[in-house]
Amino acid sequence: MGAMGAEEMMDWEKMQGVGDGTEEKILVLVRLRPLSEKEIARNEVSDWECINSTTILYRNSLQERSGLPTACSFDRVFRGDCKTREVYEEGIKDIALSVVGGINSTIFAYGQTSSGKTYTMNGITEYTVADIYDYIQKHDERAFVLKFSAMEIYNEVVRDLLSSDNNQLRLLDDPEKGMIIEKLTDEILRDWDHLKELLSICEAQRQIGETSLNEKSSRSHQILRLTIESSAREFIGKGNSTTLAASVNFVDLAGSERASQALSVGQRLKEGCHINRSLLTLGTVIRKLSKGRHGHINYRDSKLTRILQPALGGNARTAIICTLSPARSHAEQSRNTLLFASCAKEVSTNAKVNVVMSDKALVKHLQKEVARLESELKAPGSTCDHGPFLKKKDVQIEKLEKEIRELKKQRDLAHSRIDDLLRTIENDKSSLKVNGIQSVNGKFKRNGSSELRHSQSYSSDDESDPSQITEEPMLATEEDSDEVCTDVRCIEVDESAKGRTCTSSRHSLSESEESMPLSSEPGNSHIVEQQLSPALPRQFIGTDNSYSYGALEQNIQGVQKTIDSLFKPHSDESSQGASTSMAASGGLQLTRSRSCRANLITISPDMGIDGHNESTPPSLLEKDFTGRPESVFQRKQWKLPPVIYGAGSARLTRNDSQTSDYNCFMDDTKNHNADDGDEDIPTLGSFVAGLREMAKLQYKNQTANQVQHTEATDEKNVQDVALDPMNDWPIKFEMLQKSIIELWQACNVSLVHRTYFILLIKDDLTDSIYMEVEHRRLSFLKETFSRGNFAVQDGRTLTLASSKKALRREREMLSRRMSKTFSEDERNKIYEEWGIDINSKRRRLRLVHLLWRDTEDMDHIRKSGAVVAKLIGFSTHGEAMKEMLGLSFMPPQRMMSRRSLRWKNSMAVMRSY
Ligand SMILES: Nc1ncnc2c1ncn2[C@@H]1O[C@H](COP(=O)(O)OP(=O)(O)OP(=O)(O)O)[C@@H](O)[C@H]1O
Repeated sequence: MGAMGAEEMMDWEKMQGVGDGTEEKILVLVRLRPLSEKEIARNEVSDWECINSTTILYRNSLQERSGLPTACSFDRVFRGDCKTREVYEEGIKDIALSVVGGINSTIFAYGQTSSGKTYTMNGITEYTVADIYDYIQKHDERAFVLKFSAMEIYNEVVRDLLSSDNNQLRLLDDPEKGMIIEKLTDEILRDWDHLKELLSICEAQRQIGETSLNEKSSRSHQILRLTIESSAREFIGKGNSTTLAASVNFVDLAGSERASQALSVGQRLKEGCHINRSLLTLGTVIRKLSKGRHGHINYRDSKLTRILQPALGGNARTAIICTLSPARSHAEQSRNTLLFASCAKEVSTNAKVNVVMSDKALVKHLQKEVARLESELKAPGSTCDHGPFLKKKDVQIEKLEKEIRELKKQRDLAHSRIDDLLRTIENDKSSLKVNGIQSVNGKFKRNGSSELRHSQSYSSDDESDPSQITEEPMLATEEDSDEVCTDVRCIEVDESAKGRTCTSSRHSLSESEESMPLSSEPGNSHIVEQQLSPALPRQFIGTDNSYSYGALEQNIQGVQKTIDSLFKPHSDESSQGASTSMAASGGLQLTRSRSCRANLITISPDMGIDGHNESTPPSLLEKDFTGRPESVFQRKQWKLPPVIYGAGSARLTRNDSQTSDYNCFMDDTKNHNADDGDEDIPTLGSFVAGLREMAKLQYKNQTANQVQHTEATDEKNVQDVALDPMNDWPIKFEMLQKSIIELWQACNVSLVHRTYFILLIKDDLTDSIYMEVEHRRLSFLKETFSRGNFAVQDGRTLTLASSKKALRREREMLSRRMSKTFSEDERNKIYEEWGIDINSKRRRLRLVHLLWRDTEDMDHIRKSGAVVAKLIGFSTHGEAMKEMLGLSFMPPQRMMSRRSLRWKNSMAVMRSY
């Protein structure tokens, strides 16, 4: 079907001016019936009055007082004494007869049982059919074909009223015709008498039952459908005729009353439920449509609405006759009917003239259409369909834009790192000299032994200045007892502390600890840290020791070039080229280069060597990194190696082969743990296990990288030999050592862990692997914290705040061990050595807060380590310890070791306590 051609437009349509696709409201009529004999017998009174042709009034004084509306207006209202003919002529006829002009139409009767629906629809159907035949008679220039079908929906089952079998009809969705009713009889009408005959069959077939209100109540929804097809006789047989085809539906709905009101029981009650389901859906559809066609309209919720969908807001002209009983006893149902009518009159439909073309006419029409399209294609600026091409381009553009965003982020990060590095170099040239390191042509060289500073300095940004502890109000007068350590949560007023009342020293300590910035103050170690940051290219942190600023700058320029090239119009190929060239240049960590990622990943014990280039700790900037193979990244949760400890840290069991190894170095740790309940003391076993695991992975990765590297170029190999790590290791070790100490402090790493590390890992070349992985791990952790992110470690979430809290708890735990670990003389000696008045309050707490504070003073670090080692009952027994613990990691090419005297001497200091 399609739009009707001008030549086919019929007189009727020209006169009515409808069917042009414009919206038209549903016509809503209200018809009152007279009081029935039964109602009169019951002395029922009529409360309804049609005060004019469009307004119906409810005249019950009681109802008026209830505030309910009493007057309603519709397209037309009919009094009880009006004839059906009048209803038909003054409203329905126009719509019903649209069918002869190729426009679908539907006439509904809606109302409660016994209100006169069937009475009205019988008359309407008869008058319409009569007029149609009359029309046909008057228009013999056209050939008409009339078809009739009838169905009922009973208990949500569709039945064919013209078929003797009782089969249920299926509703099917046809891609061309829309919804069709399968196997519905479509009888071609011979004449008017034939139709009358069929109507009587329908009446006989329809489900009729008796209710308390209607002896012959229609229990089903009945739809009679008359389809009219017409063609101009002059074109018939010439192959180019067009046909108008449309249907008119006469719908006699079942009663809209509630089942209870019809005093229904048993079968009637079941019918009522189904009837109401269809009517409920009809009401919902009408209500939704009355508010505009927004959102989903639930036509499919009932057979009735599905079949009548075109009549409800679709391609049809629609009229609804709402029938009312005037009796006071039916007032509520009558009001419900009027409510439905009020909604219905807001619903619009969109009727069109339906034209069916013959095959020949269709071919002719299509040929015309092809010619039109061809001329459009040939014409300059043609509007041919570039859809697929444009879509592909859109995808490409989106991909490139995403890449540009990513590269911009990386560029900015690289710029900021360069700026930091330059600033640091500028600010700290003098410091470098003090520490025996100077920068020569962009490379850092060690210049003799560094001088160790003994002075304890506390930056205002550092952890709490322990000196402040003496100024805190004190509660206890004795040396910090366990109680005192517990009571630090609330310290009473000290008279000397003016203006201070009860406060929490825990809070004070916490505050001061938390004031420590993550970004290090400019200093020597900062240079090291910047150089060794995992965010820098591999050559800055890798084993080749090439700390070249120029190389970094080159990389930045490479990235910039790539970005610039991306901003130019380019094809997919150029984009790929840009990515490739960037990777080839060595890449920054946050680029698509995998080499840097490989370095980082090896520090994770959770990932096999195979995964070394698949994932990187998900930093803020990288989490949307498109170049990362998503499967592995999504599959594996990034975890830090288990080298920062807490309550959840793993302990080796007696079954573990390592147990006996490390227990021999723990003097009284177990006892301490049992006595004090210090479950937070990290075990040496888990420390060793984590370190070994990381080292293994790191070594495998380094080996893999070296193999690749060796195969790359011979020339490069020569250069690598010149930069033999054995030659550069002492310099690198010192830088790493200082940086690690800084990072421990910045990341609030456990003091026990620091102590284990500093006692076990020395400047032996065989330890370089541990130094490197520890440095990378800490750099990543610091970066993670500085971005406000968290890391996952041993299944626990680690944040800056949680690490501070853990460190504070550890210090408190260590303070509680003072009395048990050291004799009074030993304690006094330590207090003196650490500059703490032996009579001062909370001296134990003050001591532990001094430990590991001064990151620049190696003597302080060693002494701190010694105190902590004693407190946790850890003592070393000679150089063979590492071998016994299985920590000796000796890559074949590094068998020859070089040792630093300073680092080795630390052992002697530690044994002094
Ligand atoms: N306008 C009217 N004038 C005279 N009698 C009427 C009128 N409307 C209905 N009646 C009579 O009222 C009775 C009930 O009418 P009808 O069967 O049409 O109601 P209904 O709404 O179809 O009921 P149901 O839903 O139970 O089928 C019938 O006897 C019918 O002849």
